[in-house]
Amino acid sequence: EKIEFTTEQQALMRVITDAYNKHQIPQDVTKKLLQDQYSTEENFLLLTEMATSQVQVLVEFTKNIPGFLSLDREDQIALLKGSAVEAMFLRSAQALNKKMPIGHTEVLEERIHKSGISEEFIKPMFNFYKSIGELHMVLEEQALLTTITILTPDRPYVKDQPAVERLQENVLDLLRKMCVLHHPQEPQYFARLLGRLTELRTLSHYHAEMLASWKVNNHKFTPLLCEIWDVQ
Ligand SMILES: CC(C)c1onc(-c2c(Cl)cccc2Cl)c1COc1ccc(-c2ccc3[nH]c(C(=O)O)cc3c2)cc1
Repeated sequence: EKIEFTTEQQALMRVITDAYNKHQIPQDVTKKLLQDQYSTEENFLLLTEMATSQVQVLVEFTKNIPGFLSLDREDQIALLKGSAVEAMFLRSAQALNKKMPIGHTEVLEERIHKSGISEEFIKPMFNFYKSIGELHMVLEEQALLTTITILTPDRPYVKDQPAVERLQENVLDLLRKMCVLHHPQEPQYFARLLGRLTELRTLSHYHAEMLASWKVNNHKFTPLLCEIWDVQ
């Protein structure tokens, strides 16, 4: 059917997409993936640097989500802490599946495989990466899905859940329309996207165990990651 976007929805789409494009890990950080040391320790350090940079980028992106800065400040922190891992799974999935700068895809995949992550977590992680790749999301859908993940009302310690729900509902409605617009042959596409959010929650639980079981001896995380992941 004919898809109509309200002026508010067009503005919301523009703001979120522009913010998503603007806030990316800087090239001088991602190009370090191409350096030639591939020890477990070196891979772990590089991934730690990627994650730290990604969290900084995520915070800046989140501040651009319309209505986010009007939420209670403690709720803003609770939403960021609760969604950081999931948003990073989405971002790293998009990086691994898109034509990243020459060779980054292979080296990022290689470094994740050889960074001391237990085999039991590698499998679900790369199944997720594959399932995201098969969706062939357009950039707007990636930006909206990341926003929906951040605006999940039932994260731990969120006090005013209805306020978050109201923001998330606007983005869900917009994503539903975008899916019909970009994938007219697949009426179930929107439902498939939301199914990825369920898989993200599972991966997020795995991740807590991943942090504990990291085999890299005396693995150290950066202060920012320790704060957002409540480790050390
Ligand atoms: C602290 C480190 C070791 C860590 O712990 N868990 C994870 C972890 C893991 Cl493996 C998997 C999933 C989530 C987390 Cl959160 C990580 C590493 O996290 C990231 C790895 C890569 C990227 C990332 C994102 C976008 C990118 N673009 C490009 C580019 O070249 O354009 C490279 C790139 C890298 C982000 C987080």
